[in-house]
Amino acid sequence: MIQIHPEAQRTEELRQLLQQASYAYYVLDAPIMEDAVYDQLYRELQELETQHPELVTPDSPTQRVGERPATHFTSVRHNIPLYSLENAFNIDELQAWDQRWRRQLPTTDAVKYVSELKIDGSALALTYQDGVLVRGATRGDGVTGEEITQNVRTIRSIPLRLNFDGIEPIERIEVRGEAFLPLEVFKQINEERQKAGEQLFANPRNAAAGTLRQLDSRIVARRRLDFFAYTLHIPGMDDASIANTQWEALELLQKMGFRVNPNHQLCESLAEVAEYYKYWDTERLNLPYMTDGVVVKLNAFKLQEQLGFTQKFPRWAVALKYPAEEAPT
Ligand SMILES: NC(=O)c1cnc(N)c2cc(Br)sc12
Repeated sequence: MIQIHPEAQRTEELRQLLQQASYAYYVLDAPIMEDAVYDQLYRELQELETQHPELVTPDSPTQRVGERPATHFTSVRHNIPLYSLENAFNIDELQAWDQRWRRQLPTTDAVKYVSELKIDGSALALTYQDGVLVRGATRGDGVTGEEITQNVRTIRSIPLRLNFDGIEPIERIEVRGEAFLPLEVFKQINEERQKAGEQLFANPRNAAAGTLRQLDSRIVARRRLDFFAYTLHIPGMDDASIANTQWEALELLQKMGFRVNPNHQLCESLAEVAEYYKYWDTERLNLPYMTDGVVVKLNAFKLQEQLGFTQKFPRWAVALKYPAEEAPT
């Protein structure tokens, strides 16, 4: 007779409830329960886990914030290097990019582009094993970054466990995205630093990068970083194994529980990309986070694979930048 711990059922039920509530609040921005109810259920789970430590699981909502500060960060190699993007500073340079890849790969097929807002934050590489977050790392030089898993776990919009409902479970997944500080949080942090006589962060990007490199994850947890996922890879398999296009990949990321920037757009032509770029040049100033451009990608993974990379950049994407602007004070 297998002894089922009587509280095991209740802790699992609480974990599910709290994870659903956290996902709804931080990823969908659509709360499903009152904060007071969340806090009460969280306390009940904490008490059960304190009484029965053997019932604690790594994906429990109580395990997001570590108790002990790290002494240092270890260097880790990215299984799949994080690429950086070639810049284009206006529509002419966007067209030049388009001509370049078409010279490389002449095609008469209709080509679709995905336009995504370029988030002005700090890139993160997340690794999930059997659906559980096992590593979070900074971009570093693209090949080697710093292991900051404990800090990444405090970002509430990053799932500790992926949702495979309706999806063929995938054993190992690498997800890339941008950690960022919402403008309101950036201003609050600088006000606190001003009061404490500490040096202010120059802009939200530096504030996000500086926060991610805090040794004490309790400080990171208080700073309310957020995260938009934008790429997923399956180590050892080509990306087309689980999605055929960037558009499908973004949908898959959302299904698995990630926050994906809602303003991505499928463009049937470069003219549509130019329209998107023009629209968001002004509209982005109403967003609660900093952006510094538009990332334009060829939608079809088959095209991406055929084009590959130069020494430094993917040939199938470009960062269409906006003129630099001062960070908000
Ligand atoms: N949506 C995207 O692909 C995206 C958004 N924001 C960024 N800062 C970056 C950087 C790279 Br490299 S891709 C990308």
